[in-house]
Amino acid sequence: VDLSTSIAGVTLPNLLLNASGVNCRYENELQQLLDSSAGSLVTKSATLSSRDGNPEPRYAPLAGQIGSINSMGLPNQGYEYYLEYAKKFDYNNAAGKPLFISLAGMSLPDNKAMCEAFRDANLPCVLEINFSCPNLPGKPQLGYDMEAMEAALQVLAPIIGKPFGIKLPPYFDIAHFDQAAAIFNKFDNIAYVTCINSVGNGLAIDWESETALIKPKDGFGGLGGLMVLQTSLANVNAFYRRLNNGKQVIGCGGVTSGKEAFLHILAGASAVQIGTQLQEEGTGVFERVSKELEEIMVAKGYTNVEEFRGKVKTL
Ligand SMILES: C=Cc1c(C(=O)O)[nH]c(=O)[nH]c1=O
Repeated sequence: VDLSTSIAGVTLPNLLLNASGVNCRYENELQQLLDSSAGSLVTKSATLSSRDGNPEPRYAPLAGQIGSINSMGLPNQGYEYYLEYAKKFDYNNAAGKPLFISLAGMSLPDNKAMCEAFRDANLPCVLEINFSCPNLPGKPQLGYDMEAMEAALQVLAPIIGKPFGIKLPPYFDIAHFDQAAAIFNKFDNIAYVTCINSVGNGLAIDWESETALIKPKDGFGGLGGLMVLQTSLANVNAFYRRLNNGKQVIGCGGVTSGKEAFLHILAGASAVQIGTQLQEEGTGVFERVSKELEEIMVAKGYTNVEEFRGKVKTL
C-alpha cells in the first residue's frame, strides 16, 4: 500500500506529519519527528523574535479523550533558529522526508522580513504561513479578515516566489469558504492550504473545581482533537471543491486513528497532520495511524490514496 504524496513540489514518503505547534519547537523534538514514521515535519510557527508564550497551565486534554484546549501564546525560538535548522537540514536524507517551516509574524512587516530571509537563503523547505493563531491577546486572526489576508498575500506571495502553503482557521459560513477560496485562487504560488487550525476561543471548565482548565485569557483557548473532526472535514472538502490550478489541501483536526485519516483523504486531503493525538500519545502515533490506514485501504481494495482522495459520496 502506497501512502506517499506530493505537495508544493516535495514528496512525502508517508502522508502523515505533525500539526505545527506540537512536538516541534526545539531541534530535539524535530529529530524525534524525523526518527518517527511521519513522512515529514513542520516547525512551530515562528515570530521575528523568540517568545516565551502565555503563562501556564496553557494546554489541557479534555475529559473523555474528546480533544484539547490550548492558549500557548506562540512560544517559539524566533525565526532565525528555524532558518538555521533549515540551512543544516539534510534534504537528501535516506528517509526522503521534506521540511515545512511555519511562520506566524505578529505583523505584515514581520512576516515580510521572515519571508525575505527564507527567500534569500534559497532552501528546499516549504513555507507554511500561519494566518490563524487564536491565542494572541488583542490580536484578531488574519484568516478572519478577508481584506487584510488578501493584502498580506499580495505582499508575501511575490516575495516567497516559489510554492507555499497557508494555515487556515476553521470557517463556518459557506460565504466565507467562497470568499477565502476566491482570494487564494488569485495567487499561483499558493500550492496548498492546511485546514484547520484550532477552533478558536473555546472555554473548558472543570465541574468539580468550577475552574477553567487553562490560565491565559480567562480560560479561553483553541480547541483541537476528535471534537473538531467534522468541522475540519468540512473545511478540507470546501476548499478541495473550490481551489483550482492544482492547489491542494492538507487536512488537520481530529485525527486519532487510521479512520479519521481515511476520512480526511476522502474529503480531499493530500496529506494529514496530527496535533492533539501526537501531544497525548507521542510520536508512536504515526506508525499506529499509518498501519490502521493501510488496513482500511487493504480491506476496501485501495492500493494508493489517489483512488479515493476527494471521492466522498453525497446523497
Ligand atoms: C501560532 C500560534 C498558535 C497557537 C499558540 O501558540 O497559542 N495555538 C494554536 O492552536 N494555533 C496556533 O496557530
